[in-house]
Amino acid sequence: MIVLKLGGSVVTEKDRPETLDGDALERAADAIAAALETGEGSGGDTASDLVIVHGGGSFGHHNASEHGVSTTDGTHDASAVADIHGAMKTLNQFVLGRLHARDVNAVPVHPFSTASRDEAGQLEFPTTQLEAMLEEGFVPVLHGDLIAHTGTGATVVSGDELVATLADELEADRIGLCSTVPGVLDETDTVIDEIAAFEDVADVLGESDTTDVTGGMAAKVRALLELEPEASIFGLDDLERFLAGERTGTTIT
Ligand SMILES: Nc1ncnc2c1ncn2[C@@H]1O[C@H](COP(=O)(O)OP(=O)(O)OP(=O)(O)O)[C@@H](O)[C@H]1O
Ligand SMILES: C=C(C)CCOP(=O)(O)O
Repeated sequence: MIVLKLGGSVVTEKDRPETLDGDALERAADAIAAALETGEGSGGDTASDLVIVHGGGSFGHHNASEHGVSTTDGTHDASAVADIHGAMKTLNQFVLGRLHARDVNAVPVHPFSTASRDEAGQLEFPTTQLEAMLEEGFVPVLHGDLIAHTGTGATVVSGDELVATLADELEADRIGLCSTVPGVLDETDTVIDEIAAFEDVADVLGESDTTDVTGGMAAKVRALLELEPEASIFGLDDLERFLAGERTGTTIT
């Protein structure tokens, strides 16, 4: 079981509102289709071993930022929900389209309809539907989204947070975050091979260079350090290698 996040910064032009990076998305879809065909990285198993989550990039963050919505600041305005959630569904359609063109058995899963946060902000994500989809040979494709948040209206859930929760719930063997950088970079822009504690890298971790309401690289590392299995952060050039079971980019242990 692999949980893979396609970063919004990879599949979109993150600094240009609602603009896809078509070439990057095609490359990512090629790598995924190739891995599923050969069963590489999953011990020869089939497509039922992969859950994909994609981020927002230029499709969710700009809308959320315009409406003043983040992971903690919510909205009770249904039109704001429709705008932000709608942008994410549009991107989801693009991702699904590229996967279907390569015969990947991908199906949409919209977190707004299934997940929620309690008053303390804790994410609740029932996974029986995902387990059934995997069992039936589908590749669920989720995305960062808005979700109902008790006492706060609706707040943003990042793809990274979904990956962490799903990896835990579904007992993933491998977790990969494919981003626009080849890994977590140190002060000389060299990829850090392994991270075991947040304090070791806190000084070099920043937010995203572009509009991002969910915390950029620092939030990613924090979320992945909580997990039992190792997780990798790597760039698009390494996606095929990651799916083939190789160690790539930065490993969070
Ligand atoms: N030490 C670091 N190493 C690498 N990237 C860093 C570092 N500090 C900050 N960043 C920023 O983090 C960004 C990656 O996080 P970001 O949240 O934008 O990626 P993503 O998950 O691919 O996109 P999205 O959140 O839209 O899904 C990089 O593009 C870079 O600007
Ligand atoms: C901004 C929204 C709605 C989702 C963001 O998801 P992320 O790009 O994974 O942080």
